[in-house]
Amino acid sequence: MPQRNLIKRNWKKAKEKQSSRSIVLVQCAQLSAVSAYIEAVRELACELLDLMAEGLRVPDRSVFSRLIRDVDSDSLIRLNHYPPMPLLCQDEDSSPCNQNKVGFGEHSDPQILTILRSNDVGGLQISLNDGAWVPVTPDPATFWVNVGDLLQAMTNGRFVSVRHKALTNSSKSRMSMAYFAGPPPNARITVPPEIITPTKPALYKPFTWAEFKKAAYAMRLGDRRLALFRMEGDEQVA
Ligand SMILES: O=C(O)CCC(=O)C(=O)O
Ligand SMILES: [Fe+2]
Repeated sequence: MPQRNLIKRNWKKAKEKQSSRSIVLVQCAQLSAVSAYIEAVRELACELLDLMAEGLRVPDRSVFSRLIRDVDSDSLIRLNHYPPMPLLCQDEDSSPCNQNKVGFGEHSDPQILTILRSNDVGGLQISLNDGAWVPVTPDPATFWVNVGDLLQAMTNGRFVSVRHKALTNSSKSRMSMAYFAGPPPNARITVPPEIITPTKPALYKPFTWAEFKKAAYAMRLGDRRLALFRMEGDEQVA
């Protein structure tokens, strides 16, 4: 069977099996279309990370991207499918019923960087500092990039891991595909020395990705995991 049809068939099967939120972990390195996509988005993630290092005036501009290029990099791709869901009424008296159901609850991505694409159906929202939720305009021709928890730690809070969620649409299916760029499990997550200054002392204790993942799995989706690794006495950044 041609590979494209195989992907379509697997996708259809997965859709049939799933209900309100569908997640398929693609573990098919042998599918060249998927491999080529992963390679391309990894390259994009690396380029962005190099630019970020440069922007932070870190002389070793591959300090972050090196972790993703590593053969043991713990990166993954996830396909999300949000079938259409009727609008929700908040309570019996409220009319009209105009609340979209949550398809993927509020969270931050734990890895370094996320490269996300979706179809033309909206649903992704990001949270601003004041707690307001801002919808992201869907555009199948562009990538959306999330800073993950690890990049926040590695930049000592200069880049902030964005809290986001995805709502379902009342009449259309939303699909998204996220590439999560992660380091090898044993990689030590530390801050380049140039970023630490007397006025901006280290916010987080060093940890490995394996330690962080273990802690994350023991918590709920929306919990602020970085808080566990914060230096004693520092309350400024989660
Ligand atoms: O579907 C979306 O737009 C967001 C998905 C997401 O946040 C995730 O997979 O971590
Ligand atoms: Fe996410």
